[in-house]
Parts: sequence; structure tokens; C-alpha cells
Amino acid sequence: MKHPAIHGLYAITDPALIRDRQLLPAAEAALRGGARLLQYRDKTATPAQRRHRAAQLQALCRQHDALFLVNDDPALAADIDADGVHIGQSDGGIARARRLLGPGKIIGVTCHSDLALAEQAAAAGADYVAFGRFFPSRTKPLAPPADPVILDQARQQLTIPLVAIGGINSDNGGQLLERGADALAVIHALFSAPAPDQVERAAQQLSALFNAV
Ligand SMILES: Cc1ncc(COP(=O)(O)OP(=O)(O)O)c(N)n1
Ligand SMILES: Cc1nc(C(=O)O)sc1CCOP(=O)(O)O
Ligand SMILES: [Mg+2]
Repeated sequence: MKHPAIHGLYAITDPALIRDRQLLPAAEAALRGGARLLQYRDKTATPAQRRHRAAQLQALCRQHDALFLVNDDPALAADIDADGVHIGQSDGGIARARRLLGPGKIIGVTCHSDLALAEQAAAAGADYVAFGRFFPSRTKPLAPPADPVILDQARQQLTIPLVAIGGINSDNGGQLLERGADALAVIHALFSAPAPDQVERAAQQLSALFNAV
């Protein structure tokens, strides 16, 4: 079943680009600019800081009627009643995440450029699968590359939403939507902007891509 809300611009936070005090203003700017999903991705803060920030972001997303997901950490996602979690291939597995989160929550899974991984994830109960990286990424330059053709193949084999990630901006994202991506996950092209109004404008430009398909 395709989760109808997993669609549109998917903003992912990055502490290397957003200073602590800017996290909420930057996230709010992305949401005002049209982001429909927000992921808290932070591998450097302490557990207490991560819990505090994740709870603040969840509340913010509720105000904007957007979905909030936590990266890597289903226990934290469950603790703060997030809408879901995003896990990679080394983040503990779907069964554990589902046990921690319960049936109604969203579990997204990184599948790189591997259709078999995506089929397994869907069969194990993933709510979306993520493919990438499609373009050179400033945030994660060593992520394995993916050819956009994987989206055509996945669209034929899978019914759950497809998320595209990696080096996506308003110039190159449209081609991924034309190939069947449901959501575009973006870090640098959103949060490298130095001020909230510029983050908002970047989010508007990325969100506009969804009106053109
Ligand atoms: C939407 C989305 N897609 C892919 C990833 C990458 O997850 P993972 O492979 O676990 O890598 P890290 O983000 O943990 O470095 C993601 N976070 N979000
Ligand atoms: C976190 C992440 N995962 C990727 C993958 O391919 O699985 S690419 C990536 C970084 C995405 O950031 P940006 O929009 O700045 O390239
Ligand atoms: Mg991970």
C-alpha cells in the first residue's frame, strides 16, 4: 500500500550545516517553503541533546502538518512519538524498528541502487524505500552511486513510495520525479543557505518541481 503522505520535498537536517540555535528556524523555513517530511539526522549530539531536539522538531512538524522522522534510531523515534524512522542497511533492521515503533509508524529503508534489497524491505514491512545517491553529494560523497534507471525498475516492481536522495537540487530533481520518485530527500541544496529566508526559497524551488510532473 502506498502511504499517501510520503510525497513531496523531504528535508534532512545536518549539524555540519546548521548551528544548534539555527536548527528550529532552519527547519521551520524548510517547512514554510513546502517540505512535507523532515528527518532529524545528527550523529554528533549527545543522547540528551538529540532527544530534546527531536522532540522540538516533532512538535514543529505537527504544527506544519508535516511528517517527522528520526534517522538511525528507532528507540528515540518511539520515545518522542515521532511519525517514523529512517534506517540504513546497518541500523538494526526492520523487524527491530517495527517492534520498537509499533504498527502505525513509518519505517523508511536505504536500498542504495539495489532492487533486491528494496523488494526485501517492502516484504519486511518498510513503508518507503530510498535509492541514491543519484548525483555527487557534498554531504556524503562516498555514498554508493545510483543510476536513475533504478527508479523506473522499482516503479514497476514495488507499490510503496520511492524516495530519491543524493546531490539533489532544483536543477536535477525533476528527472527523478519523471522516473517515478515520490519524494526528493535533500540536505545541502536546502540547508547550506546561510539564512532562513534563503532556506525557505530553496524549499519553494524544490517543492515547485512536484507541480511540474
Ligand atoms: C531518506 C533517506 N535516504 C537515505 C538515507 C541514508 O541512510 P543510511 O544509509 O543509514 O545513512 P546515514 O544517513 O545514517 O548516514 C537517509 N538518511 N535518509
Ligand atoms: C544521507 C545520505 N544518504 C545517501 C545515500 O545515497 O544513501 S546520500 C546522502 C546525503 C544527501 O545529502 P545531499 O542532499 O547534501 O547530497
Ligand atoms: Mg543510518
